[in-house]
Amino acid sequence: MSFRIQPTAPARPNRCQLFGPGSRPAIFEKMAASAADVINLDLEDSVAPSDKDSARANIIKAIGEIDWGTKTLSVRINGLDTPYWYRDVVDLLEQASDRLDQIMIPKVGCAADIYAVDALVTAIERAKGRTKPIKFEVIIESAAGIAHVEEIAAASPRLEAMSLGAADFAASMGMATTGIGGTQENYYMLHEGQKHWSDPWHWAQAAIVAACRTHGVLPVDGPFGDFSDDEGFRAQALRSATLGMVGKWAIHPKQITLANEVFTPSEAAVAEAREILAAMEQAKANGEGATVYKGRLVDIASIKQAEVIVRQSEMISGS
Ligand SMILES: CC(C)(COP(=O)(O)OP(=O)(O)OC[C@H]1O[C@@H](n2cnc3c(N)ncnc32)[C@H](O)[C@@H]1OP(=O)(O)O)[C@@H](O)C(=O)NCCC(=O)NCCSC(=O)C[C@H](O)C(=O)O
Ligand SMILES: [Mg+2]
Repeated sequence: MSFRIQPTAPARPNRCQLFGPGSRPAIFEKMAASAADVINLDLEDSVAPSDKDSARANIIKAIGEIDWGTKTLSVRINGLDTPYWYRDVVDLLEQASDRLDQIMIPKVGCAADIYAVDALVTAIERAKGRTKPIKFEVIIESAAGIAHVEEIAAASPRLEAMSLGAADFAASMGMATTGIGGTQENYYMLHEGQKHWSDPWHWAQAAIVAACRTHGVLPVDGPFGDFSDDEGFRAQALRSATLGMVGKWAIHPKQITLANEVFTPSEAAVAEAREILAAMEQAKANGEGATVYKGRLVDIASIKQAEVIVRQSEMISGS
């Protein structure tokens, strides 16, 4: 470990973030009753320009009136390149109840984007005497965002989570696809005449995980567009979990169970992790730093790997 200790990310469940347009208040109660850990009420791309004002009013009303239980409640504001974002922040901070936990900032391209929102939020919190500080989450979904991902992860103590937004990311990068996440038909290697599909999202996900883990932020996988493809969603989510991400968005309620399943450590995984910890306790008692578990090496690093799984499981079951 470096002299600089890696900070821990917020200890709250973030297995599934359920999105719903702010212009569709009829689904807000259903979102609140869902099994998602995080609710994202949207003011950005799922809301038409003509509906921005009414969507904002719908969301402010719903934050105060609906019972959101213990969920993390987040509102996605409009991007800083639009005329809407400042009004989103001002109205939310001046009018929404303290039940609002988080603001999601889309399309961030540099740390200064977060600085700008932080300055505005801080001023309104002080002016209005809001005692519960609003947290931030951001979406990396542009070439600039991924190029500056580490400075973005370090930009504000308000920042709790960072997602990959595959749709805007693909567009900004000029990727030749209209798919939102998952396998892309033309992204393959050829070996002895056989196609082997690779993962075009992998490098961006890995960069996000590294930036987040360096700065104590939760790394999250964004949307999977084809909500009729459960197996495709599951495969994408399993890859994300394997890379270190803690959860995934749901853009339709049927994706919630899938995300919760993948990002909740299985009983078998937790049992194995506990066995590794017990094997290493025994090794320590024998004065050894390494031992053999089920025919494979485990050592002091294995303790940290096993602890990740046990901690995640305990945090979810205690929530
Ligand atoms: C995708 C949808 C438009 C589909 O809505 P709908 O046609 O109503 O679906 P169903 O008929 O299959 O609905 C079945 C029941 O579920 C309820 N429902 C639907 N959606 C939601 C929801 N989001 N939360 C809770 N409940 C929901 C319906 O009312 C039906 O209920 P019932 O009649 O009682 O059985 C819609 O799901 C939707 O709007 N999804 C969210 C879209 C969104 O927010 N998109 C933005 C995030 S993705 C993005 O922005 C890209 C990203 O930034 C990037 O760049 O990658
Ligand atoms: Mg987007």
